[in-house]
Amino acid sequence: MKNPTFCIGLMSGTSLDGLDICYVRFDDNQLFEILHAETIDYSSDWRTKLTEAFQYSAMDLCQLDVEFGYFLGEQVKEFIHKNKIRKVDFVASHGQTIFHQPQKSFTLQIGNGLAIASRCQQKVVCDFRTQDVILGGQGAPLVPIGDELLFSNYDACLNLGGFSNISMNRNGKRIAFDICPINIVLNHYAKQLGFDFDKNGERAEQGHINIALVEELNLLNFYHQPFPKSLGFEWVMNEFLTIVDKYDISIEDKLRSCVEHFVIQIKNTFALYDINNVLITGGGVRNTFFINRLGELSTVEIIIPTDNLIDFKEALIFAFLGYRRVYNEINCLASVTGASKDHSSGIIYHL
Ligand SMILES: Nc1ncnc2c1ncn2[C@@H]1O[C@H](COP(=O)(O)OP(=O)(O)OP(=O)(O)O)[C@@H](O)[C@H]1O
Ligand SMILES: CC(=O)N[C@H]1[C@@H]2OC[C@@H](O2)[C@@H](O)[C@@H]1O[C@H](C)C(=O)O
Repeated sequence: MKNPTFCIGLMSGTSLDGLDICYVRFDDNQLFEILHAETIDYSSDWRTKLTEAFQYSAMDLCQLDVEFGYFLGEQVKEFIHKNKIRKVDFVASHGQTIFHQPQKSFTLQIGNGLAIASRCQQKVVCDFRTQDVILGGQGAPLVPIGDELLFSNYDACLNLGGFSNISMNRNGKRIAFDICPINIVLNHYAKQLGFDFDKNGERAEQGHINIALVEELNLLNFYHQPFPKSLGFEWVMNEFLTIVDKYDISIEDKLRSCVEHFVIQIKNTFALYDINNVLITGGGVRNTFFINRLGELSTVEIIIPTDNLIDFKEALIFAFLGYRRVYNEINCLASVTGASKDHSSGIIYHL
């Protein structure tokens, strides 16, 4: 067994609501404890920059990569100070995904590793996805190795973040894939009503289901493809929202129809894989209308963990990916991403 390892995991998800930071101790490959955790809300300035970065010039994007790295490093430094943390073996940072086109062998998470290291004076592990897409994989999802090793007592783990993704062990092998978008779409329409997100699903609840829209969404090609498969922002913009916006219905009806469509996709996935119980995490767990609707349409036992795990499971698992990278152990599973082999991914920076 390795000595206890103390690390800080950073996750900045697609919903862009904030930066999740967690300080965690790993005693070995199964045992962990989250010691401190916090979400740092993005200022509207950061949110705008990160949202618009995909249309920046190459030069502006290079600058933002470093600027965001400095920001992340500062947040780590403050977090260490505030929590009086004495021992940090390394920081593992996911960064912010700006482009993700595995079919063209590239993916980009900004938040420069050296810039982080320079501000917090710690060893940094980042860029976990590039090696996987170069090895022919989808570069996502990467969390399933954590599900396999840290949460093996559930039939499946479902994350309700910007996108929903599921992972499960099938015949001794971990498989995982994105099911459908969730909050990236719900937030988009909530914004048209003047909110950052549809709190507890209240606005969706006021809407009516447009059956034609739900059926058209259910026909999207992605849902009929086999795994491995993953979704990106570009797909949502070019394919998903284009369909929804063809319908001349209220925003509430769009929200309600999207919720129905997402719940149907998740329910179908549970049925297809004979899942009896599922651990659900991610901000979407707080959308009570969504969770209740899922409970109505599916018979699967839904397990909702403690607040720390709902909100910080991904940051915890990126810390775990860093942990395995530092010890040169496999942290990307070919059975999940479709890469040509299992591998240990992530670039390590020291200053
Ligand atoms: N009370 C609530 N009611 C409805 N939705 C909520 C509530 N609280 C959080 N959310 C949703 O959860 C989102 C944040 O979820 P999370 O932090 O899991 O996303 P993420 O990490 O950006 O996603 P990803 O896993 O795709 O990277 C918010 O943007 C919002 O849409
Ligand atoms: C390219 C990218 O950033 N993908 C994210 C995104 O957000 C959710 C889903 O799409 C998942 O595939 C992935 O993140 C999680 C944390 C993962 O890699 O497991």
